[in-house]
Amino acid sequence: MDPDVSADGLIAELLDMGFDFDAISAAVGAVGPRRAEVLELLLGGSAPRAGQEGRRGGGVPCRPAPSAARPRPAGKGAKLPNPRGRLRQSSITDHVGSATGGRKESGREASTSLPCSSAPGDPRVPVGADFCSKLGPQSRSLVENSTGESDQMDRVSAVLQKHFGFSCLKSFQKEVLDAWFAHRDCLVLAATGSGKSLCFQIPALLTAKIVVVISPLISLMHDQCLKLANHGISACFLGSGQPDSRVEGKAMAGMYKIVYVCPETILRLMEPLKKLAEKPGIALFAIDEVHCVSKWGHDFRPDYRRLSVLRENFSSSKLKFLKHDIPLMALTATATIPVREDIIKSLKMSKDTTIVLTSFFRPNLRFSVKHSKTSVSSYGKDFQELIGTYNASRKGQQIIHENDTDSERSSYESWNDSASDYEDENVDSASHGDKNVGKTKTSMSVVKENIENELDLYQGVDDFDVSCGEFLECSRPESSKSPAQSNQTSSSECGDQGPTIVYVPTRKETVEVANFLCKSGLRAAAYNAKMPKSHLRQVHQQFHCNDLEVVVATIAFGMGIDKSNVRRIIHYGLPQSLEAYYQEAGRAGRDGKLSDCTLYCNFFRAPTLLPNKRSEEQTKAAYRMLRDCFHYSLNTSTCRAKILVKYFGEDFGHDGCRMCDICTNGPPQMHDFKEEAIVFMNVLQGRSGGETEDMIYSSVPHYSSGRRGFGDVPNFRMVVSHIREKLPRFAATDKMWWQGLSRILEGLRYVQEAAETPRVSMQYPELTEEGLKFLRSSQSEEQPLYAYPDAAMLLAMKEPRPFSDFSEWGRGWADPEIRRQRLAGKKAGRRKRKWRSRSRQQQPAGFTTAKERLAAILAKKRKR
Ligand SMILES: Nc1ncnc2c1ncn2[C@@H]1O[C@H](COP(=O)(O)OP(=O)(O)OP(=O)(O)O)[C@@H](O)[C@H]1O
Ligand SMILES: [Mg+2]
Repeated sequence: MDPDVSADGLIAELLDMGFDFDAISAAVGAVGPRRAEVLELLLGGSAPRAGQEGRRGGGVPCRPAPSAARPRPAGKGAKLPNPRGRLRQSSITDHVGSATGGRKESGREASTSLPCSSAPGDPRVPVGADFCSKLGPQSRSLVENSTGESDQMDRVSAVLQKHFGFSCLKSFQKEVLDAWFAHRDCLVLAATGSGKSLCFQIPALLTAKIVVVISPLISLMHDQCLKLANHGISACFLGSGQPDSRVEGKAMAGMYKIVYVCPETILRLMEPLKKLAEKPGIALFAIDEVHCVSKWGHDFRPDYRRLSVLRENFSSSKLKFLKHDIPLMALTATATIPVREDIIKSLKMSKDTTIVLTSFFRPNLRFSVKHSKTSVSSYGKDFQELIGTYNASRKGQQIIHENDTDSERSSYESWNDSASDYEDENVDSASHGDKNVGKTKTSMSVVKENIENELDLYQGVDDFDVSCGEFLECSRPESSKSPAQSNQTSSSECGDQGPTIVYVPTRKETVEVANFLCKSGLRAAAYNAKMPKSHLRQVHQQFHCNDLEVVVATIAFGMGIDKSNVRRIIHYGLPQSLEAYYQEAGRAGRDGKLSDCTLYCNFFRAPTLLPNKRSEEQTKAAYRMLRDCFHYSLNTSTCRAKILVKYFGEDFGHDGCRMCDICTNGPPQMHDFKEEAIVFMNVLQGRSGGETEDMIYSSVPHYSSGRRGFGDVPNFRMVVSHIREKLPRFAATDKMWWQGLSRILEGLRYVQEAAETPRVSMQYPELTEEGLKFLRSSQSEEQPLYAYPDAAMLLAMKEPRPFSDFSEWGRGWADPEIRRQRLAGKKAGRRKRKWRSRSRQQQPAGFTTAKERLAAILAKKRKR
């Protein structure tokens, strides 16, 4: 059990994990400031009972799925683990291990053999190809010395078959290995799940030298080491998460074929690495997830930028015993063209760097976007389909069970007896879930206050603790199985459905959504960087063992996670960039089977950046990325996959993917926006936009109040209010509709944003020269202006919303009587607010902020 901690420290920590304040205070009140017990209560169960600790915690690396706990009977009944045909409903409690971690063992994720024909020999030509030419004449050429080439490839094939069970390399993998054979630096840009890891793992098996891999996350390094051990390759990782201090010494003595290091640690290891480079030698430095190098990427990590030390220190000019510079191999699935340039420059990669660029297109991913408020009130509607999918697959299992043989049934029955403890917990967890869902509304203020703390960064899970960081070859490597056999190990508790990852923006939502799903009968778990490490470890393990149906996570979960059968990635809220979105979505369907990537977002609310420290330049870039992402969600006419790959500089060609919501539903009807466009642009030009010819061209008074009035560049809100006020037929139009029109006009280059740091939606629209030309020509020409309305415009037309306070308030302002009444109302409102705040001061029980409530609980406890 954890040592007791101070109550306020504990409450703050639990708020950070995303739990509801009321639930925390009730739990602390019930069991006192004891971390483990409070957590136990919060996560849905009662305090641990004797004998449960071992089952839950560290000693058991992956809580066996009911079916995994006993041998599976053969035949179709093998799908059904429970004699009553009812799968045990998981609560979040199930995923919390004891604080003392045990040795983490293999999740034994099956390796999947993708057909070699799926190698990206795609006819689509990367737009960024010209970038390669900047890097020197040798770029993209294969090894010139072809004498030893077939020899080398024979050796590669032997190693590939022996250790990984694959019959051939993908074409891009071959190109990368060719570059390595030629001692050349290489930048690898290949889709998620395409098999980049193999590019740096194979060299370790072809020479007696060591491969050093720089990777951003302990969990990712751990995952890869585990797999390598299963393939009969020794590996270890070094960094803050390494629990065994001897591993570093052994690694620097060359005892592991592959050494994973986090970027912070490699800077410290320069001298030992130089010795390693002399004997036994370093075959290459691989920098995985290399987009982290770039400030313009979606996941900048400052320590990655310092990796230029690798080129500076491990060149043949610096180390005389080297015949060639030690090659750098940089790999990523999500780098736009500017990011690629930044990577080459920042890492000081050679002028002759080979760029291996494959198609980013993932043909088995089905993208779609849905409008949702993404709040507690919409969970029921939005997750109905997901819940139905898993419940339906269980019903199927139940039917199979009813036909089971007696012998199968008896083994299930005995399992059920031993599982009765779990069922008790479920009752608790379900009722707890209920409570939480009901209470969420009251705690929204806490969410907002803690938004800064809610932000999960990749760095946040860097201390993902593991009990062992050394991975020696397994006596029976995975390779002894054929890929097909390996696949069978992933036959799952999730039925045929495969697991789902739901990404939410805040830690609090991980708990809320997971609670909701558990309550609805799914085996779901929350995952965010602030949760106990034992819990994170267990979620990882259960996810890999197919023991969980849904993981509800922040971005902290999953970079580079290679699990073949993830069937659905749901983004519940807009990601911060399309790079992040594509990388997260890319965790689906790595087995090549059809998988869904659904994004739920609120079309009516323009997203803002999550708080983070950024320079002004980075803020601009971050807004640009967020804007691209928002526009992706609002798109109604272009294939989603096309937008995504184009974002990474790839020309998709004319056809769409034929699978996404746009390709299947088709675009909406085009609309002639000429009239509205003229009205909008006339107002920008300082004209009234009135109903008659006369009014249209009469000048309007220039607003001079505020920094940006009509005298300068108009504020978007003012433009819309002005149109509504002057033109009765537009009186009911929504601001989001006009924002949609401004996006169309911006696309045509008729208007542009005047603000220095453009936000997601247009704030200060101004006319361009093109726009002026259009306005002038529109008087004489009959040319229509056809365009597709975007998703926000369609929604605004379908669900007209009442005026916002602002426009309501602004209308009729010119009338002195209306003005007098409104000002009086405003004064009354001010008086009311003053009274409320005074009464709050007088009544300490009416706490509104988390801080106030926390202070009150502590004061009450102290009194006791
Ligand atoms: N030549 C091959 N033939 C068949 N399968 C392969 C081959 N190379 C790799 N794979 C499989 O592809 C899967 C994905 O590999 P990997 O994890 O290296 O992807 P990745 O490109 O690094 O993805 P991410 O960008 O998400 O990290 C693995 O399960 C691996 O076994
Ligand atoms: Mg990878």
